[in-house]
Amino acid sequence: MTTITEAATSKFVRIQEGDLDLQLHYNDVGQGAETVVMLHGSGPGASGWANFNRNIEPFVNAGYRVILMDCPGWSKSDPIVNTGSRSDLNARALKGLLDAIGLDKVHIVGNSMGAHSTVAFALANPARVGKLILMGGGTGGPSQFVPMPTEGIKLIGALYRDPTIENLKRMMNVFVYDTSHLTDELFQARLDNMLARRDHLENFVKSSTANPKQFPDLGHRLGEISAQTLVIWGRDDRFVPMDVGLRLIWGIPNAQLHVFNQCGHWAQWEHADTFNRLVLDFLTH
Ligand SMILES: O=C(O)/C=C/C(=O)/C=C/C=C(\O)C(=O)O
Repeated sequence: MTTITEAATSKFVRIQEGDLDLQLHYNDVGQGAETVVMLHGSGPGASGWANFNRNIEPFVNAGYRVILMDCPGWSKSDPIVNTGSRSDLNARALKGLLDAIGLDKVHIVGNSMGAHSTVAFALANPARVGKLILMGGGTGGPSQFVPMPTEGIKLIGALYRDPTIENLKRMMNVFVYDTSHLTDELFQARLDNMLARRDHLENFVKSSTANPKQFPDLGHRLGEISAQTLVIWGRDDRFVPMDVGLRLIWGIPNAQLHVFNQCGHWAQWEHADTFNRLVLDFLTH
């Protein structure tokens, strides 16, 4: 079997969706009849490939086509300053991508910002979603238990403003439960990703200054989502607290919640094998 690489699956597309006219980067992997879109989180240096590198191959081997969209303002996608809802912006970008590459209906796995954007996409395009997997996100809005912004979100802000290896380590040490898995190689790769696009870092700071609520509270609209939804959370998530997951299963009628213990904000990476089995089983049944 040939090894799947980022370079071999890397693609660009120009999208025009309303007033949104930009070039997006995505990875297109596998050839299944059903497609799973994976949407990354909002950390500096994040990308579809960086967030989901432990998940792509198992999904492709299970027979799915996997699309990893780099959101506007991340990785190799075009830069943008966003002053409105970033969840809606990403949802519009995804619609533009799906239209451009001729995909009608997809399952979506969203991580943090990617989960907020998945909910926004499902609300705007209900006929285009199969099943939804929301991980460490799904709506902005308050936690009942944890002061907000959380310590993790504050550390992301500090890293965007001052992108040093020290600030990256501070953020990543809060990001995962078991920091012994964070290697020098991983830190370096993430730092390289961040510094390769200083325009993205500066634009994120400009956007957050203009509108600190980039991810609005969609709680009042969750009841409109009819798609079967699997919500996944880390008990030890210090970025988006676990009770946000409880709000999601309270609001979305066909939702269930799986909580990993000993898990921070990166369930798909920290518990990759179980995560992959859980999601593949959910997609099949
Ligand atoms: O502010 C929020 O609600 C969302 C925060 C995130 O999306 C953070 C995500 C971080 C990553 O996934 C990353 O890889 O850095």
